[in-house]
Amino acid sequence: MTNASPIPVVVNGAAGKMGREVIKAVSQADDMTLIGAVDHNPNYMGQDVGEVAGCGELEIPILNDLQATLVMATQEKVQGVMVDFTHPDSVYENVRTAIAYGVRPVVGTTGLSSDQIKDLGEFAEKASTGALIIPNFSIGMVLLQQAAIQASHYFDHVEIIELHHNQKADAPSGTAIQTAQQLAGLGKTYNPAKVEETEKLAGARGSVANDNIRIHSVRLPGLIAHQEVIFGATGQIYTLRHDTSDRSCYMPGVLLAIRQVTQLKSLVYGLDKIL
Ligand SMILES: NC(=O)C1=CN([C@@H]2O[C@H](COP(=O)(O)OP(=O)(O)OC[C@H]3O[C@@H](n4cnc5c(N)ncnc54)[C@H](OP(=O)(O)O)[C@@H]3O)[C@@H](O)[C@H]2O)C=CC1
Ligand SMILES: O=C(O)C1=N[C@H](C(=O)O)C[C@H](O)C1
Repeated sequence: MTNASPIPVVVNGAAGKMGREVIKAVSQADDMTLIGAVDHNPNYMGQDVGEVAGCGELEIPILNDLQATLVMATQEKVQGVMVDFTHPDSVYENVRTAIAYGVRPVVGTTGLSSDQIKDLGEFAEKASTGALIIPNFSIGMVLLQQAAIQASHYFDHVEIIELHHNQKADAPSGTAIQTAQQLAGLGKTYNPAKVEETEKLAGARGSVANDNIRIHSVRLPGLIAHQEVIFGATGQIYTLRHDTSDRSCYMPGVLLAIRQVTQLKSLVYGLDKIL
């Protein structure tokens, strides 16, 4: 039993699919206190966030004012955390704003470019503020990626297929980009061409990420989040696959990140770095 003050948490994107899960998880965590919920969807403005998330009244209205909510966080005894599950178009500004207010960001929103991540890292460093950018909060994906890194030492041919629901704004997924980055840097170019290829339809062979790793993106209703990493060599195929069937699978990772970011003084990228 600890006497430490609970971590004040603001959830941005609180009315969304992930935001609702975070509201439930944070409101049930003994060492955290939900102090604010932000979302720009006008349908939920002013509604109690617990009612919207389906976990009962929490007496916290959903507001469309991130800065005012961050100001509330600065008035708490201990430094607050902002969890962001919003949209690729707004996440960069949200994170900069949180850091400017001294509130530590835990970022699940994907779609940040490498330059944006670098810039946020420098901003967090200057402010001596911890920040976490986590493209995938599920332990299963970390394990898949570790197995893929292991396999990359032995296979020269690999392609990634990511499959998501059709409300996803960004492609390829943040997880697929991260996975390609993890497999790169071994000093080899994957998938050396065996023939001269012609794409009869643009995009047929997917997008090309680090070290010539191809990523293919599927978007369909009925899917949640899935990824395959397929290694090939003469006479064999090695397939790694992760399937998400419920967004609650991300919550142990989100809660861990909220706890860990309070111990950081700079930006860290990836769940694997804090396990
Ligand atoms: N890291 C991880 O493990 C995971 C990451 N994600 C990522 O999280 C992000 C959100 O996903 P998901 O919850 O499915 O998306 P949703 O669209 O369901 O939820 C996003 C919510 O944020 C709101 N929103 C959008 N922009 C802003 C803004 N600038 N300020 C405040 N609220 C805003 C949206 O409102 P409106 O609908 O009106 O636009 C919506 O209510 C995506 O980038 C997704 O890829 C998802 C799952 C796991
Ligand atoms: O949009 C989603 O749903 C997901 N987004 C993340 C990504 O882009 O990798 C994580 C997970 O795949 C679910």
